[in-house]
Amino acid sequence: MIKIGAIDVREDEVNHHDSELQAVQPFARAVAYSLQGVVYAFHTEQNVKRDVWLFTVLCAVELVLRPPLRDVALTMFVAMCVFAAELFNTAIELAVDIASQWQHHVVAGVAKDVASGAVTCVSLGAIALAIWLVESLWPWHFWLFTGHHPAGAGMVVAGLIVVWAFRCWPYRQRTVIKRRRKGDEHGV
Ligand SMILES: Nc1ncnc2c1ncn2[C@@H]1O[C@H](COP(=O)(O)OP(=O)(O)OP(=O)(O)O)[C@@H](O)[C@H]1O
Repeated sequence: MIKIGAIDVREDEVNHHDSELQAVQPFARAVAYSLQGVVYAFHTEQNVKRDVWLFTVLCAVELVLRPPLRDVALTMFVAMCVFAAELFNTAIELAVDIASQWQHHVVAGVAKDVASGAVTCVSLGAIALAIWLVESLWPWHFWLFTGHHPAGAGMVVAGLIVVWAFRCWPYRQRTVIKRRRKGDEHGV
């Protein structure tokens, strides 16, 4: 390991970090980089790991109650907005850590609080939508092992596969990023 700021980087990765993707076509390379970012967050962020389980519960409820495709698409969109907000929050936290050099700074703290406030706002919207969905399906019928609303069920299963693929994708930990934590007044 060598140290770059507060980031430990495996020595053999420093020179070869990007080489394996250089030969790939630019669009595919951009997609690969963005997927690397998603996999990083899904493996390192506790909040994202928790959201994966909440998403799984939502999918289970939808597979049992079988809302129509339109309602499933709406909930999938909002669920993806929550994941996107978490990813933005993670990116902002990392950028703030670099900008503040892992030192305590009042502006760094406010920036992180605002970023996590954005996640809270989207999450509140998602909770409102989930309540509306469950309420709109009353009286509940249990359609789990039936062909009721097959398109909606297919979309739920596709969403589950995508999210768990991000979560289970083999993660090569090239960098060990020591994150500053609340109450750590002296940096790392
Ligand atoms: N450099 C800093 N200077 C001052 N306060 C900071 C700094 N870094 C973090 N904080 C405070 O600690 C809180 C948590 O920051 P941290 O980077 O640990 O995020 P986290 O624990 O992953 O939180 P989140 O739930 O938002 O992802 C921030 O919201 C902020 O109030």
